[in-house]
Formats: sequence, structure tokens, C-alpha cells
Amino acid sequence: MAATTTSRAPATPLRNRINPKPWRSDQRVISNFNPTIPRSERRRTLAVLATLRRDNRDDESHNAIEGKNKNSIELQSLLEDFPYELNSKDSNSLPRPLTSTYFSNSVSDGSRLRVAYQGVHGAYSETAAEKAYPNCEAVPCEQFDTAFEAVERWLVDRAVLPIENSLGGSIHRNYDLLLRHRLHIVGEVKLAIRHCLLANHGVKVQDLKRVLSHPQALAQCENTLTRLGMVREAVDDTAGAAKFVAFHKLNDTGAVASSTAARIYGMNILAEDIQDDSDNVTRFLVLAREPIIPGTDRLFKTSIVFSLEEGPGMLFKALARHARSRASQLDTAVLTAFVVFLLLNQIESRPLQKQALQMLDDNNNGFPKRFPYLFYVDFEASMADQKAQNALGHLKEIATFLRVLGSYPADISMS
Ligand SMILES: O=C(O)C(=O)Cc1ccccc1
Repeated sequence: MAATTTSRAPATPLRNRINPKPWRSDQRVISNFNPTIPRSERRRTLAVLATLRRDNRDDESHNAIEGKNKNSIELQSLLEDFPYELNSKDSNSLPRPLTSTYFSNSVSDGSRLRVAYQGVHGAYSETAAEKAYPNCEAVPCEQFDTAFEAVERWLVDRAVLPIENSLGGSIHRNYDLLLRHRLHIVGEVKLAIRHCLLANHGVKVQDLKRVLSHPQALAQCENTLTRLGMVREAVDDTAGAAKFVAFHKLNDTGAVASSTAARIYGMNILAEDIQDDSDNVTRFLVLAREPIIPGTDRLFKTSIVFSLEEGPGMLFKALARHARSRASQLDTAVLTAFVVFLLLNQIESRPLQKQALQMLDDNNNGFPKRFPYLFYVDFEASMADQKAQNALGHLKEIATFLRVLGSYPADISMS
């Protein structure tokens, strides 16, 4: 999170100070607090949810691999028929049908794909949603977890959420939500972020005492904002900041947001490209209810999360022990190390946080499980690749918990 200076800022979050009604006119925002889903749509959702619950009773949690210890039978059997296991002889062991409709703009009935994003019209996440699915219906959500829930409840078909930024680092909240929810990563989108300093017409830089924006945006513009001596106030999203300043006709407050947000809310651009580094790229994940069939026809990435009982050093020790004791399998042990340590694009370890590391067990029976150390790893390989499957098989032997979050085409547009 950005270090946010709040000396002049009121303690209440921006959200609470906005009268929500004026903003309602342009687009419906999915909110945790005030559901705006029409009754007919809610009825349809309830019907779908009822069917879903029925299906889920027959349907094993398909891409979770976990167990209390590495010898657990449950853990063993789950790995054997998880959705990326392509060698299964028994087609009945495969989970629900996988969809390959990623990056298709419509759903099966031909209607436009509905894609949830966090923020309001003009947020970078909306642009990312439109990059992933041109012509989609982008659906604004107040919070990240609202977007997750919107997909889970069939209100939308996908969610596009930021996960990391080349300057600001990881968006931890979304890592935690990935674990708590059961959505699958079906794609990634990289977006070049170019921040502008916005103000109402007639307002000069010297008039500005404070600036509002998303914490990541404030962090990415740290140098510029420090140089200008501005008090920073964190709000839910960049476009929401612009909207707030415009609606309240503030003359002493600016917003860090995109030029698109400036156009939408009729604001003046006082300065362009104010981020600390011109090479400012945010990576967004595309989430869906079902995984896609991983291919080998293009560059794929696989994202996993795993836990180790005894801490980070355990991974290295276990791999070394494994290589010594099973010389014939040295190649696969080395491969595991290779995949995990060398091919990985991103490793994220989450601190011990009771709340963050708790989630319901796979049967959703209400008992939270805790994991002492969690690692999120992305590596450039498809789960259709036998080597990746072998590597994860070995990782499973030393992990107390392992889940494949998704195997999906890499966005190579920014490489
Ligand atoms: O606030 C937004 O517009 C977002 O979509 C989140 C964000 C903030 C800063 C950089 C990239 C994404």
C-alpha cells in the first residue's frame, strides 16, 4: 500500500461522503451495500444458483489439491484427476466440461460478455476489461470482492482485476481473494499506465492542496506529488477520484487518473505522464467460473499457490533431499526446482495473517484452514505440458496445500 499522507484529509472514506445517486445515472455499479440488480435478474440468478448448488454436490472441487499432510489420500487422489491432468485414461474422472471460449466476446446465447471490474467508468481496470474482451459490457463494481462475487453468482461472465504493477508492486488484496474464492484465471492483460494530474477547469497547479487517487496510482507518482508538495488521499479508484473532484467542483483538490477519465468527467489535464517511470505497466488477471483448456500452440502461463508447513527454506531442503534419495528421478526434481525458481515470473509470499490465510475447506463445511506460509508462483509453461505436470506432482509431495489457479495464454503485447 502506498504511504498516504492524510493530515488534511477527513477520516471517512471518500465512498461514504459521496451522495451515490448522482452517479447512478450513467451506469449501474455492483455494490456490496446496495444491490442494484433488478428483481427479474435476481430471480434468474437464484434459479441458476440452485442448479449450481445441485451440480456442485456431485462435482468434486476440481482444481484444488490439498490435504492435512503430504501423505493424505485425499491429496493424492485430487491430483490424479484435477482438470489439467490430460493423461487420465478415464474420461469420467474429468471434472465439469472445460470451456475454451476465452477471449470470445459473447456467451453461448450470443449476448455480449459481461465483464466486472473494480472502480467506476473510466478506471484503468475498465480499459483492461475492454482490452481482454473488445465490445464486452464492462460492469463496474465498488470493491474487488464484489467483482469476485459477481462472477460466482452468474451476474457477470468474467472479472478483470489488477494483480501487480511494475512500479507499485503486488496488489495483495487480490492475491488473498484468489485464494478465498474459487474462480479460475483464464487470461492476463498488461496495460501501460499513463497517469495525468487532473483538476477542474480554471484551477491551476498552485491552487491544489491535495490530490485524490487509488493507492497504487499515488505510489506510482510519488516523486511528482512530493515535488508538488501535495497531500495525498487514497480512494477506491482513479476514475472515482476524478468523478468526485468534478462533481463537487473542488478548486483545491486534484485527481490522479487517466486522460480517458478527464474526458468522461470534463476535467482539465494539468500534467501528463506524471508516473515516476515511463515504463509503468499493470498486469490484470481475467477470472472465470471455469478453467480453460490449456494449449501448447502459444505461450502459456500457469499460476499456482502452495503452502509449506515449515517456512520458505523447507522448499529448498525438500527438493535437495528428494534429489538425493531418488537418484533416478533427479531430472524431475531438478525440473521442479527449475520451474519454481528459474522459470517463474513472479513469486509472492504472503505474511502470516490470520484473516488472510483462512479459507473454508474444499467441502465448504465451514471449517477454516490455516496455512503458515503461502507462496504464489507464476511460471511460463502450460499445464498441457507433461513436464509442468511432473513438476507440480513433485511440488505436491512437499507442499501441504497446492492449488492451480489457472493455466492461460500469456499477454505478450508488452514484452
Ligand atoms: O483505479 C483504477 O483506475 C484501477 O483500475 C486500479 C489501478 C490503479 C492504478 C494503476 C492501475 C490500476
